[in-house]
Amino acid sequence: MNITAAYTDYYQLTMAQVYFGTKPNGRAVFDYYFRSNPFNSGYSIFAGLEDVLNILETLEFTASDISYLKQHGFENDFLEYLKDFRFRGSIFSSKEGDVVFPNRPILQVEANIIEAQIVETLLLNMLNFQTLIATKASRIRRSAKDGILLDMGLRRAHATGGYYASRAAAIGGFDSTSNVKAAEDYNIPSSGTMAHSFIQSYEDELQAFRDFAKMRPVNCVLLIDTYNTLRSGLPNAITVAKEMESNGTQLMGVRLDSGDLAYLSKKTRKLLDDANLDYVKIVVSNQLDEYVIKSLKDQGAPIDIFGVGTNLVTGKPDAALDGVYKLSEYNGDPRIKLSENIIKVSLPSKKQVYRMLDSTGMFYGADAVALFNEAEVAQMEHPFDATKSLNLSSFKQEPLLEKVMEDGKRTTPSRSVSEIADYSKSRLAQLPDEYKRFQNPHIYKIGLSTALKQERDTLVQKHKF
Ligand SMILES: Nc1ncnc2c1ncn2[C@@H]1O[C@H](COP(=O)(O)OP(=O)(O)OP(=O)(O)O)[C@@H](O)[C@H]1O
Ligand SMILES: O=P(O)(O)OC[C@H]1O[C@H](OP(=O)(O)OP(=O)(O)O)[C@H](O)[C@@H]1O
Ligand SMILES: O=C(O)c1cccnc1
Repeated sequence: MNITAAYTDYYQLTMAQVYFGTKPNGRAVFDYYFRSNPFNSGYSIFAGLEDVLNILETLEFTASDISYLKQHGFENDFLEYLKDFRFRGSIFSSKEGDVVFPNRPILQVEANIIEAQIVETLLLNMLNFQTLIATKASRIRRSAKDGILLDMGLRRAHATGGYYASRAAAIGGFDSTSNVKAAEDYNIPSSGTMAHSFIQSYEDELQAFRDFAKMRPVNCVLLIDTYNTLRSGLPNAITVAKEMESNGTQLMGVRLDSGDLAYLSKKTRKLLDDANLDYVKIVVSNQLDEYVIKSLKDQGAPIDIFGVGTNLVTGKPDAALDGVYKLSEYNGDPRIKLSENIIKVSLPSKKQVYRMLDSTGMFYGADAVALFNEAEVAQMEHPFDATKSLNLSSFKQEPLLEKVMEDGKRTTPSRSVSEIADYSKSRLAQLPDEYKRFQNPHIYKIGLSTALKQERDTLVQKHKF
């Protein structure tokens, strides 16, 4: 996708023009974090970082962007600056694919304030969406256990968001995608079955199956619900599977796309097995999500492959992740944003986040946010309740934010989607099950170092009316 520096909100540019005229050399630190996990989940999966870094390395305003801005009141000296605009800042980030939690920095940008401000919208757009979808995918993966998951969502996605949704789905645990462009660009396995239109275009369902099996015998999956699943689709598929055997090929599967998927999959499995076709897999689709898949599993439905579209790529029922980007330091001084709602008061200064690991290497269930130069955190304070604190001396502390960009250039090697997906899986394995359950998951603790809490409280007093 061709993203230019104009992929931003108008107000970023009006602010940028004023910074340019008044304090062109200001240095800013911004924090990216979100306020609540989507889907009432006990965790989220951080995704979108590779795209952000790749785009930032080459981000520019095109001649056409400049000409548009010229027509919209931006002054010549500022436009001259924008012609040479590059992002030359540093980024400290959690690893893409990590298990992350609300109200702690996931990524920090340290840059000239004009640059940091202009890239805000791009960062939020990419990270909020991919984190939302990777989290949804991870929940679907949990329900499906070792079932194969196919992303079928592109047609129902919010336009080109479907491209990034397929990438995020793979990070969250999907095995393949129907989305050819995303598969090509991100090296994700692609796969697919057939549509009802293919069968409808024939007078006869059996002939449709025969032609398909003859010309596309590899990974052939026949859709069996166009007319009547048990009376027509399945018997015709069994006939073709037998014909394939005599030709030295094998039918890979049949797909159910309507009706009671538990009942139909059990009947289908029995009839396939009775015909000595125990290798033929059962694929199901039709408005699946983590709850329907869990219910099908609980009913003992013998389903091998789940095709998921709408509910995955739109992040249903949560339209967006509420990730924000807040200024925490300006020219080396801590900055805060106050709010009537104490949870929304931002955390000042450049920071590091430490994850507590127990002696077995599992996550204990607490991340401590500290000032950047604190090497470890001796005690974690509850952010709002002065009576609560936790002694951290018995834990191994893992710093979560690493430098991934300096002077606008990546400082760590790029990672493939499959590497990120493997990493995500290993991190989820370190998260105890209580945080992963769907109902009332355990709440992961986020605390502050004593020094950070003091700094925040001092600034709160300073700006209080
Ligand atoms: N045994 C089952 N247990 C739980 N949920 C199921 C079961 N079978 C199907 N579902 C889900 O119930 C919903 C059924 O939707 P709906 O009634 O619109 O399907 P349908 O009428 O069979 O299909 P269509 O309208 O496409 O012909 C879907 O989300 C489907 O995945
Ligand atoms: O239900 P979702 O989770 O969104 O999954 C994708 C759906 O998209 C397709 O239907 P569609 O009617 O678009 O095409 P078809 O004629 O190939 O069934 C497919 O058959 C699934 O039912
Ligand atoms: O391959 C499939 O079966 C498929 C792909 C996209 C949407 N619906 C189904």
